[in-house]
This record gives sequence, C-alpha cells and structure tokens, in this order.
Amino acid sequence: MPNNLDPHVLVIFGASGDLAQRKLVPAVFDLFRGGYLPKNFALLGASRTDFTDEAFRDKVVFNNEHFDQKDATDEQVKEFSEMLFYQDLASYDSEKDIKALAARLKKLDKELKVGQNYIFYLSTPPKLYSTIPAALAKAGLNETKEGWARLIVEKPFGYDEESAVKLNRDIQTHFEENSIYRIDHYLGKETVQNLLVTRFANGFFEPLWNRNYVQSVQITASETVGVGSRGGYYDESGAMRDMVQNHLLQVLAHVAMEPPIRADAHSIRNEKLKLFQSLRPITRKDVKNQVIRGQYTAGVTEKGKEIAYRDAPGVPDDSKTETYVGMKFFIDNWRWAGVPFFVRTGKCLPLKLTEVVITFKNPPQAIFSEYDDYAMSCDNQLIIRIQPDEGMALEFGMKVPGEGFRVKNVDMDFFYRDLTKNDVPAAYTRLLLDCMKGEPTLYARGDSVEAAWAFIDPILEAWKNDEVPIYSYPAGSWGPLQADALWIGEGAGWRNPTATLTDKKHYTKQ
Ligand SMILES: NC(=O)C1=CN([C@@H]2O[C@H](COP(=O)(O)OP(=O)(O)OC[C@H]3O[C@@H](n4cnc5c(N)ncnc54)[C@H](OP(=O)(O)O)[C@@H]3O)[C@@H](O)[C@H]2O)C=CC1
Ligand SMILES: O=C1O[C@H](COP(=O)(O)O)[C@@H](O)[C@H](O)[C@H]1O
Repeated sequence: MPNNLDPHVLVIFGASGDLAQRKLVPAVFDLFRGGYLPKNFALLGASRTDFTDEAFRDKVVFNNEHFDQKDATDEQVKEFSEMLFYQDLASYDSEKDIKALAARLKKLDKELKVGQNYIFYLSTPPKLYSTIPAALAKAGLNETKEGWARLIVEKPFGYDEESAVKLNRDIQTHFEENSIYRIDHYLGKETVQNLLVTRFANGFFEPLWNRNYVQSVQITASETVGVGSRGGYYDESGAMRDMVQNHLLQVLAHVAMEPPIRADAHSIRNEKLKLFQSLRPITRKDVKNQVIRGQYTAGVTEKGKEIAYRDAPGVPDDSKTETYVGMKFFIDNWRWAGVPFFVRTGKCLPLKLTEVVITFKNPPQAIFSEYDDYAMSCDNQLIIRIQPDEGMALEFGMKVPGEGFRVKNVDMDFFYRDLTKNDVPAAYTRLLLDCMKGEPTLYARGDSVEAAWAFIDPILEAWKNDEVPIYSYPAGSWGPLQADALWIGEGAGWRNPTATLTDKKHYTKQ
C-alpha cells in the first residue's frame, strides 16, 4: 500500500559508482512504480565525475543494464528519470563543494517544495564516512530549520571495534542517533524479517525455542561465486568482516534474541544488543578450537572453472585472507546456556543459499529400532530457508506403512512465495522506503554494531598474528574439512544440501 511520505530529496554521494547503478537507482524506481514516492521528490546524485543531469540519467536509467523497466511504460520511465538530478563535486568536502551542494538543494527545495527534508546516502568508499557528515554539518545541512535530515551509511561500518567506535563518535557529533541509518541489506530481506514473525507470532515455537529442546543451531550463507573483480576490496576485508560481523550476526540476533516487548525499533534493537552482549567471547586462545578459516584454491563450481583466490585480480600471491569461515560459539544467557551455535560462510561453495537449521533434541529413549534414514533416531530439524526457495521445512519421523515400526524422515514444507502473488520487495527497496518513512527498525544501531565488533575482534587479532593456520579448500567443495571437526560431540553436523529445492525436491544428508 502506498504511503504518505514527506516530500524530500534523496542525495546519493558516490552516485557515479557501482552500488548506485546496480541497487540504489533500481530500488528508487521500484518505489516509484509502486506509487510510494511522494509527488515532490528528487534524487540528487553527487560525486566527482563530471555529469550533466541528462548524462547522469543516461548512466543510471537509460544505459544501465541493471535497470529493469518491468511492466512500466516508456513514459513512466521518462517521468521517473526527470526526478533525477546531478551535482558534481571536487572532493566531497571542500568549501566550494558544500556551498554548491547547499545551493543546489536550496534550488530544488524552492522548485519542488520539499520542506528542507533530506536523506544523505553515503555510497562512497568508507574513508569518506566521517568526512561527508562533517562537511554537511558545516553547511548546516545536518539539521534543517523546517524539515528533517537523515543519514544512511553503507557497509562496512568500521574495520574493527576501535574504528567503529570512532566512526560512531564522528557521525554522532553531527547527526542524532535516531537520524543515522546503518544499512545491512540482510535486514531488508523478507525472510530475515520473517524470522521474528515465525518466532513471536506462533505460540507453539516458544516452549521449544531454548536449551531444553534445542540441540544446536546452524546458520549457513554459502556462495558459488569467487571474488571476481572485487579482489582489491575483498583482500582487505575477508569473509569475517564481509559477511559474519554484519549479515550473519544480524540473522543470529533474529534467531536467538529474547522477545521484544513491542515490535518497534527501540524494543527490537534493545534485544539485539543484549544478545550480542551475551555472546561468550572467543578468546585468542580459543580461536584454534572454535573458528576455522579457509581460502579457496582452483576448482570447479556450478559456474564452471574457478581460479584460485590468490590468482584473482587485486589479490596478492601470498594473501592470507579468508574466503571461508566456520565457527562454533555459545550464548551465555538463560535461554541458550550450553547450546552450540554454528555459523559458516564462504565463496566458491557448491550452492548459493542462506539457511538456518534448528536441530531439536532426540526423544529421551529410542524405542523403535528400524530407521530408514538414521541408525538411532530421526533428526527433528526446522530448516528456515532465507534464500533461495524462501520458506521453511520441518523434518520429523513417520511410520512407513506396513508391518513393524519402520520410521522414515519426512518433511512439511512451506514456500514463502505461496503467501502472496505480489513481487517480494528487494532488500534495498524495503530499506530505502523505511528510511523515507523515518522507520529505523531494520537498520543497525550504533551500540550493537560495536558489540558485534567486540565479539569478532579477538578472532581477527589471532589471525593477524598467525596464531592459527589458514586451510585451503578446492573451489566447489563445502570448505575445509577441518570445519567438520567443530561438530565433534555436538550431533547433527553441517547440513550440506546437494541441490536447492528449485532444482531438486529434497536435500540429502552428506
Ligand atoms: N557495490 C556493491 O555491491 C556494494 C557496495 N557496498 C558499499 O557501498 C559503498 C559504495 O560502493 P560502490 O558503489 O561499489 O563503490 P565504488 O568504488 O564504485 O565508489 C563509489 C563512488 O565513490 C567515488 N570514489 C571512488 N573512490 C574514491 C576515492 N578514493 N575518493 C573519493 N571518491 C571516490 C567514485 O565516484 P567519483 O569518482 O565520481 O567521485 C565512485 O563512483 C562502498 O563503501 C561499499 O563498501 C556495500 C554493499 C554492496
Ligand atoms: O554484502 C555482501 O553480501 C553479498 C551476499 O549478499 P546476498 O544478498 O547475495 O546473499 C556478498 O556476495 C558480498 O561479498 C558482501 O559484500
């Protein structure tokens, strides 16, 4: 349902870049198609490349291979493109730049009557994340007299805890916390949000969702692609910073946090913070037993032949950057005491999928001796598919018809797409809309970003000091075999599907 959004200007810094072209402008177009944008709206691109308004429109709309017109008419695309403007800058923070930007906003304000409402989107390299807000403040654009000013900050938010604290401090000097929107696109995924509904809108999960019934929890985000042309960025980052510290800890928070008292930003973000604060620290000496890092070598993935990570453009020959992380840890709180949590992510794995698997404890006694699938009992698992085949399956044992008591694992399977015929909004579309509404629930709060870094930092330190090995794995495999050892004594093991459900109805156990 279209919303009554305030008139405003969305300013994208770094608008000549990849993200603006691939995700941001297409997301704003989706909002336009859906009738969400207010009548008085402008998108103002700002970066150093010398574009006119028309040249910018050509780049991000008419000559943009990522811009999908979908069912819109050519007239609608033209109408949308006329909402796009461009301001070129010399360096993002010179006095001349700020004055030019402020003057352009004033002009747009006057023409469109946007009431001095501005969203500033930082889609530049992270080194500018402190600089640009300070420059905006100098021009008085951080707090407008008549309207509001909001700031969206792209990832990565910091490089470690210290830099995240500093970045928070820098930005919070100029913008109130409730005007800062730290984006994590996993929070914009419908199925990540649905984790909260699954847990808190259904009475029957709650009694089971704790140490009394849960044997283990595993979260996997596997990718089939390698680093491609992003070697320069990725080698500085690695899988831990790129995926675990942000996206996967956010998914974890949705799976494990306590029920918020209300479904509002304050309550949900408070519970997430508490969850991050309850993570049992993995000290540097624990790292070798709890965290496995890996790097892919040449191999074959579903995409074809893949060169070794170290041969990718922009990656040094002797790189020790991890392209795989598998880890085991505990949450020291009342609900989860003693339950092992396993998280893994990697590039060049066999399938592209993100899923959460809750494995429930076995019944207290195994009284049926014949199982079709397993020796002792069924695996009672709830498999929550974040992507693809969004949905969830519950696995349990049923009697095989006929004599005796033969038990077989079966599943009840729900597909999220059966809920609606409408397109599920892309993550960036949903998140941009929320910021336009002034709704920060699906954005990360400063304190929880710091808490997430505090958990990750000792691991990164141990790696930096080479205290543990980095294992290799061939592209197309499920990562280093050493990661299987994390499960010793903990049951289930990694769930390594052989195909996504789109290709094949059933997962098989390794
Ligand atoms: N691309 C993606 O898929 C994703 C990106 N991100 C994050 O979003 C941000 C933007 O990403 P992306 O668009 O890929 O980045 P780009 O590297 O394409 O940079 C965006 C723009 O910033 C300007 N820029 C680049 N380098 C510099 C520099 N050294 N000094 C000043 N300006 C510079 C350039 O514009 P100009 O030269 O015209 O000023 C460039 O077009 C990054 O922080 C990235 O980490 C997050 C998730 C996914
Ligand atoms: O932020 C990032 O996420 C993508 C994976 O996102 P997904 O929505 O496709 O699961 C990852 O490929 C990239 O390295 C990382 O920067």
